[in-house]
Amino acid sequence: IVDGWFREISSQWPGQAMTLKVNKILHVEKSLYQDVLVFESQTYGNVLVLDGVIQCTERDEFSYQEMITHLPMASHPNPKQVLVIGGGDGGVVREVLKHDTVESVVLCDIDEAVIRVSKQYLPHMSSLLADPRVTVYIGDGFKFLADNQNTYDVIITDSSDPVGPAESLFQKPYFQLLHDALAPGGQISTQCECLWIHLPLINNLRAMTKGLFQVSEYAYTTIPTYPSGQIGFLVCSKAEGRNLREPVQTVKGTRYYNADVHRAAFVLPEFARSMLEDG
Ligand SMILES: NCCCN[C@H]1CC[C@H](N)CC1
Repeated sequence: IVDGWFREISSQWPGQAMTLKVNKILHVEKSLYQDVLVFESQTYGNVLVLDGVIQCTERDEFSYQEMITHLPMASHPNPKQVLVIGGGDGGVVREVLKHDTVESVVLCDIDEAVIRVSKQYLPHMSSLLADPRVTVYIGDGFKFLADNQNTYDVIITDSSDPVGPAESLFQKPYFQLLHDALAPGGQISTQCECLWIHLPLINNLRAMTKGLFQVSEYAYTTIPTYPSGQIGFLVCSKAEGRNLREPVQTVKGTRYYNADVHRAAFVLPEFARSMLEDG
């Protein structure tokens, strides 16, 4: 933090950096897995930073949490059992519980510090972790998936970037585990980075998941505090002929997501469409 500004400098997005004006530093900690920072910003509420990378801000987190959740959930006919890998801030769990088909949500995050810090500084995101339908499990998603095959209707991987603790969540073995942990007709979404920065990575993940799932598509949202203001999701289904772009569930109480935004999220700018859809 330099002259009151936090700068998100990273080798993942060379030559650019989001900066946020800092009112007050609220928490600094080195967890078992990563550096944890929380600060109160001047215009984006409280901000959670892991290893120097912005994870969420109170002002714009709803864009990402709603879209990563409702794209796979609203296009599934009857999602009852849901698993969230990562997502320790609780935002995705909050969104999952907006579906009254849901019987149980399990959250599996490797770092208890994220959950503890979110409960203290991000109450609007973490409060529903205490809901009776939610089970919180601290551990490695790999092991959890291997121990729970053929179980989940929807699995959401709400991860940080493929540098550090989340690196293995962007590789084929992980997607095989996701596939095998899904019940018939099950669907996944994963944090799948930014068209302006990570197009080769997105292309590789799309090609790899096309071989694993019946349907695999990239969709995206706009979000001011993520690099380049845009982030996407890989949405995949085990169901033959499932149309991921068509919501079959109505979701209430959202601020970014609606049925038209759902459909539009899969429409890509030409530089991305030609690479991802024409191969
Ligand atoms: N619920 C927390 C979202 C974490 N998602 C990512 C964090 C790091 C970013 N560069 C991209 C999204």
